[in-house]
Order: sequence, then structure tokens, then C-alpha cells
Amino acid sequence: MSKSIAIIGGGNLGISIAEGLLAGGFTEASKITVTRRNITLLQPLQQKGIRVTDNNPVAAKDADVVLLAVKPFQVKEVLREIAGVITPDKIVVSVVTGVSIPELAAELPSGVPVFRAMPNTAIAIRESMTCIAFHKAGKPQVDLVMEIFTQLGRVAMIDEQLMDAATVLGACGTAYAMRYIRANIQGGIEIGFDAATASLIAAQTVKGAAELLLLKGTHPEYEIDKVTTPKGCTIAGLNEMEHQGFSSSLIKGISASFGKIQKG
Ligand SMILES: NC(=O)C1=CN([C@@H]2O[C@H](COP(=O)(O)OP(=O)(O)OC[C@H]3O[C@@H](n4cnc5c(N)ncnc54)[C@H](O)[C@@H]3O)[C@@H](O)[C@H]2O)C=CC1
Ligand SMILES: O=C(O)[C@@H]1CCC=N1
Repeated sequence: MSKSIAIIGGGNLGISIAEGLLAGGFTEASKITVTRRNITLLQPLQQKGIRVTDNNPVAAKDADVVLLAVKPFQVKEVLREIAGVITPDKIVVSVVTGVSIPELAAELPSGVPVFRAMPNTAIAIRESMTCIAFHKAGKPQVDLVMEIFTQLGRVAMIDEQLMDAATVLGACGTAYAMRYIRANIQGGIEIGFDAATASLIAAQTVKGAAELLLLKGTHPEYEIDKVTTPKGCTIAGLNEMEHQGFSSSLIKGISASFGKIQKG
């Protein structure tokens, strides 16, 4: 029998996860419930057969897996609201940034398996990178959480101490990649393309470059060597980008995001 899942917090990420679960066939639409205080904004999900409600305890009581997708400052209040219906046969998965497993578990009855997962918004099209951490859980619970997220993209099991780093590289990373692609589009328009053609070329080129690494397991510099003709235009452009601080600005940006999470 397929498992039921309650997504507490139907915002950007919660909606994306519900869409991804539905597209991946993890469970039928009627076994997915999404909560939000203003449920009129969840109508598109409701039209697909997903249950929507503003009642978190009712949603959590009916679910095998309770997935927390509210903002960090909202999560403790939500946990206090649902703690009474969370029994040890359920699994709690939090995608909330910066709230640790011990902090989450402290609000719940003892013995409830608690996982943290850090996906990104490409989960809506089942192309997420999701990092997962847990402290105490049995094999069936770990297998179920892995099953959910492997249907939604790629998964890495990590120590919880790397969760902030995973948030930056994997979740914020979607925004960094979009900005890189946008800059390519702006450059492409300047050298002659219309916006739509520049967008297609930029996005598919980045997708192809990423697939080369994922499928072949090669190092980026090995693939770059194949593109850089001696005295050619690629190396001229790459070197100018580096003179302007390209790699350095990315590394500094990643460090700034990481510093922001760690400061809280
Ligand atoms: N957006 C992203 O790319 C990622 C976000 N995250 C984390 O996921 C969490 C959610 O992020 P977003 O979806 O971007 O935020 P969001 O603000 O779009 O979504 C949060 C949703 O929770 C709802 N909500 C607030 N209080 C509630 C309550 N008491 N009961 C039910 N629903 C309630 C809000 O109305 C809102 O729709 C955050 O903790 C964030 O750090 C993690 C990875 C990626
Ligand atoms: O910007 C944020 O705080 C969240 C965490 C990862 C993506 N969005």
C-alpha cells in the first residue's frame, strides 16, 4: 500500500515537492496533503487531486510521513501544534534551513525518527540534488526517505554537521546557476541573439556541461581542455573572466551564504 505524506507549509518548496511527488508516482494524489494558512493559494494543487487544508494536526495525524517545509522561525510553533499526533511509527522529515535534528526532536515525543533533507526547487521536475541526514532511524525508515527523494532527483547521505554546507551548495546553488545563465543570456543578446534564442542556447549548454560531468565522472578542467583551442577564443574569454574575478567571486559568494546561515 502506498504511503501517505503531509507537507506542512505549502510555499515555494512545499508546492515543488508535492508536484514532484505526484509526477514521480510516489503515491496517489489523494494521499498527499499540503497545508498552508491561506489555502486559496493551493488551489492549483487541489485541482490535481492533492488534499489541501489549514489544519496541521489533522494533516499530520493521517500521514505516514510528515514533511516540514515552513520558514525556520515558524517550525517550533508548528511542531508544538502537531506533537500530540506524532507517534513513533511516523517519520518526520524537515527541509527547514538551520534547525538541527536535536532541536526538532526536542519538540516531539521520544522515539520518533527525525530526518533533515536539503533539496532544491528543481524537485518540482524531479531533478533535485537532495542531501539527507539523520541520527537514529531504522532501515525501513531510511529506505522510505531514500525512496521518496531518489524519485525526485539525486541523493547524498551526509553527516548532519554538513547540512549548512549542503544548503549553500545544493539549495542556494540553484539561484547561483540561474544568475550564471542569466549573465550568459545578457552576453548572448549583446553579440546578436534575440532573448529567446539566447535563453535556449545558454540553458541547454549549461545542462549539457553538467551532464558531461555527471555521466562521465570527469573533472571540469579535463572537459575545459577539450574546448580551449590554443590561441583560440575560449581561452581568451575564460582568462578575461578570471582576470575579472570569476572563480573568486563565486567562492566568496558561497562563503558569504555559509557565513549567513552559521550566524543564524
Ligand atoms: N526555497 C528553496 O529553494 C529552499 C528552501 N528551503 C527551506 O524550506 C523552507 C520553506 O522555504 P520556502 O518554501 O522557500 O518558504 P515559503 O515562505 O515559500 O513557504 C513556507 C510556507 O509555509 C506556510 N506556513 C507558515 N506558517 C504555517 C503554519 N503554521 N502552518 C502551515 N503553513 C504555514 C507559509 O504560508 C508559506 O506558504 C524554509 O525553511 C527554507 O529555508 C530549503 C531548501 C531550498
Ligand atoms: O535562502 C534561503 O535561506 C533558503 C535556504 C536555501 C534556499 N533558500
